[in-house]
Amino acid sequence: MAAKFSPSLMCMDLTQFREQITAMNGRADFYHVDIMDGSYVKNITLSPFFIENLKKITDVPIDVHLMVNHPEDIIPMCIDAGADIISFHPETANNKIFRLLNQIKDAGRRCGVVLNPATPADAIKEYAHLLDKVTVMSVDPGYAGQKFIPESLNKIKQLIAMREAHGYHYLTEIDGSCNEKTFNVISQSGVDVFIVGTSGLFSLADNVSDAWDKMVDIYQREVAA
Ligand SMILES: O=C(CO)[C@@H](O)[C@H](O)[C@H](O)COP(=O)(O)O
Ligand SMILES: [Co+2]
Repeated sequence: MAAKFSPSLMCMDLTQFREQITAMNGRADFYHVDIMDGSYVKNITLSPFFIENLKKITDVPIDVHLMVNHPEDIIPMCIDAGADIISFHPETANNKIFRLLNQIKDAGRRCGVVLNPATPADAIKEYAHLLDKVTVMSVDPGYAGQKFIPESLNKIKQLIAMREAHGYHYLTEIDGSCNEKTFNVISQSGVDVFIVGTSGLFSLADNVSDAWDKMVDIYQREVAA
C-alpha cells in the first residue's frame, strides 16, 4: 500500500486557513485535528468548532486525535461537528472503552485509539477487532516539534503482525516528528499513515502547495535511499 499523509492542522498557518486547506484538499488522505484539554496534556489547540468550519471547505476525512481526560464529553461534540474518525488515548477511558468505541461506530463514524510511547501494543488486544485505526505516538503527546522516539517503530511492527495474525482491519498511523530525518526508518516499519506537522510539511515553504511537493520529493528520495 502506498504511504498516506495526514497533515496535522495545529501546525498550519491559521491566517491562511482557506488557502492552505484548498491547496491540500486534492492531496491529503486525512486531516489530523489535535484536541487537547490543558489537563491530560498541558496545551490547548484545536476544537469541535474548528472541525465544524473545516467541514465546510473539505471532503477529506477529518481525523480527530483527542488528548483529553474525559473523551466521553468531547466525542458527541466531534460527531456533531462532522468528524469522520475519532481516536482517544485508552488510558483515559479504561472503564468505558467499549461504550465509547460503539458510540462512535453507532454514529456512522470510524474509531481508533492512540498509544503513548510508554503504552504497549498489546494494550489493545481485547478490543482490537473494533478498531479502524491505531495511532502510535512517536513523541510524548502535547506538543509539536519534539524529538522522535525510535522505540515506537517496533510497536508499529507488532501492531501489523497482530493485524495479520488475527485478521483485524485497522490502519496503522504514526504521530510525531515524521520528517526528512525519519521518513526512511518509519517507512521500513510498514506503517500506513504518516502524520506530518511543522518539520515534515509546513516549514518546507511559505506556500503549502510547494511545501507538499517538497515533502513528496524528500519522502521519495529518503525512502528510495
Ligand atoms: O498529537 C500531536 C502532538 O501531541 C501531533 O499530532 C503533532 O501535532 C504533530 O506531531 C506535529 O508534528 P511534528 O512537529 O512532531 O513534526
Ligand atoms: Co496528534
